[in-house]
Amino acid sequence: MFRPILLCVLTTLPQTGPARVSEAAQYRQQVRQDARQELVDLAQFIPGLRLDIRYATPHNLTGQRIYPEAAAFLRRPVAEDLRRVQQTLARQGYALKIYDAYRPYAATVRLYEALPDQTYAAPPTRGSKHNRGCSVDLGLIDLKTGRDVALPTDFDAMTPAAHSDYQQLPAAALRHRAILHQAMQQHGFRNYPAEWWHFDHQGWEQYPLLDLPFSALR
Ligand SMILES: C[C@@H](N)C(=O)N[C@H](C)C(=O)O
Ligand SMILES: [Zn+2]
Repeated sequence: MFRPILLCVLTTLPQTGPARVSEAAQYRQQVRQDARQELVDLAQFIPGLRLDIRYATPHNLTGQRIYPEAAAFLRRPVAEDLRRVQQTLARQGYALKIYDAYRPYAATVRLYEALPDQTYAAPPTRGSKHNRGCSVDLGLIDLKTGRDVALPTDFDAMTPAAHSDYQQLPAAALRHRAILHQAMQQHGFRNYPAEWWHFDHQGWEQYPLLDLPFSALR
């Protein structure tokens, strides 16, 4: 008998943490006003892209499945630049493999609970550039073999070898890291120095944090 009142109270409680878009209708309104805000489905937008979305599996730092489905979205200008990266890499015999892209804010909260270290996981007080649809985690595939190439570490290996200036690595890992970083930098992305696989797109400040599931973006 008290449930409707309780529901009313819960839905009118103010959000804690940073301001973020958590209503699909608000996101759609923002896209109508500014087409750059659209989160684009990378699997459809970038030919030859491989997805290995680790937070949709237990193979990530939490050991748990965080996402209910494997999907990769980025804001439209970010996706356009990533498509250019894919074209640049194809001329060198490589393709991109995506580990993570847009990440709902709720997932950032879970990751920080599992790894409360600001070097490796954005704190919920600030939110992640992944929550803005402006960061992407990725590696490389060899187009001839269709297999992963040697890179410094696995995704989300939070060790010194993950740092982008780490040098005690096999020559092939150093070479592939340099190829990836050069192509990303050429098209407007900046690497995060503690994680060789993480890149932020220039202009990320122009996009709000979001807390919408992938299913709300289609
Ligand atoms: C948790 C890790 N994959 C990651 O994305 N780290 C950066 C710093 C982030 O949380 O934005
Ligand atoms: Zn990342």
